[in-house]
Amino acid sequence: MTPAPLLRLQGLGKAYRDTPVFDAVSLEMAPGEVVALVGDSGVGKSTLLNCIAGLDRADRGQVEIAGREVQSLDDHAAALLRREALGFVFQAFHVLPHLSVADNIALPLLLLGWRERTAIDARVAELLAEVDLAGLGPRRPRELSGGQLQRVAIARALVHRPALILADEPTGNLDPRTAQRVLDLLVGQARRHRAGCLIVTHSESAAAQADRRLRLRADGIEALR
Ligand SMILES: Nc1ncnc2c1ncn2[C@@H]1O[C@H](COP(=O)(O)OP(=O)(O)OP(=O)(O)O)[C@@H](O)[C@H]1O
Repeated sequence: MTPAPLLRLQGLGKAYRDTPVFDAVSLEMAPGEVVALVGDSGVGKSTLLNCIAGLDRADRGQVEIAGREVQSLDDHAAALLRREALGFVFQAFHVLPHLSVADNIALPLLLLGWRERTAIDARVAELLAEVDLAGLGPRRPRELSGGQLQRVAIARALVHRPALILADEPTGNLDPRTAQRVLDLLVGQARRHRAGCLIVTHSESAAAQADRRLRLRADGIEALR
């Protein structure tokens, strides 16, 4: 038996009031696959990621994560599945300013019910080292550079070993050199942990690192290359 796709979208459609955004979006991602999603500004890339992440709701179609159809689960079960299976990296980092870097990275573990401080600290230290921020755990986010903040966001997206990372223009706010470094790290870490990674990007070099490139259009998704 072939394993279930990590992510399967079937006939997904979304409109805001009378404004159609996208329709007939179908996609399958295999475990460990890195996929770049490109498309014109305003076509709905962020909205699509938000619909997968449960931050927004599609009007039509199905979202299946790790073989489980999200809409058929009650809200609690869907939230739990997403907490376990997904990590999210946003363009604007979305770190919480009043928490230390280490506590920001620990958040997904706490949400999953981890309570043992030593285990949490050990996992956070491991991730800090992997994203090259060892020793910066006690700092506040305002004491970090943009590139460092995005690495905190990547560590937070990976700390609970999710099967799928959703990254929405993760290098959009960074200078080209830092962007490349952050991207290498994101793709490298995703591959190392065998996590699937769906990256929305306008960057050609980002798209070139992916296993597949897809373009979102108003009437569906097209394969590129
Ligand atoms: N909460 C909302 N209410 C109404 N319309 C919205 C909302 N969020 C997004 N839109 C509209 O939906 C469309 C898709 O937006 P989205 O941000 O998903 O596009 P995008 O492809 O990610 O764009 P970009 O590449 O510029 O970031 C746009 O026309 C946008 O104005």
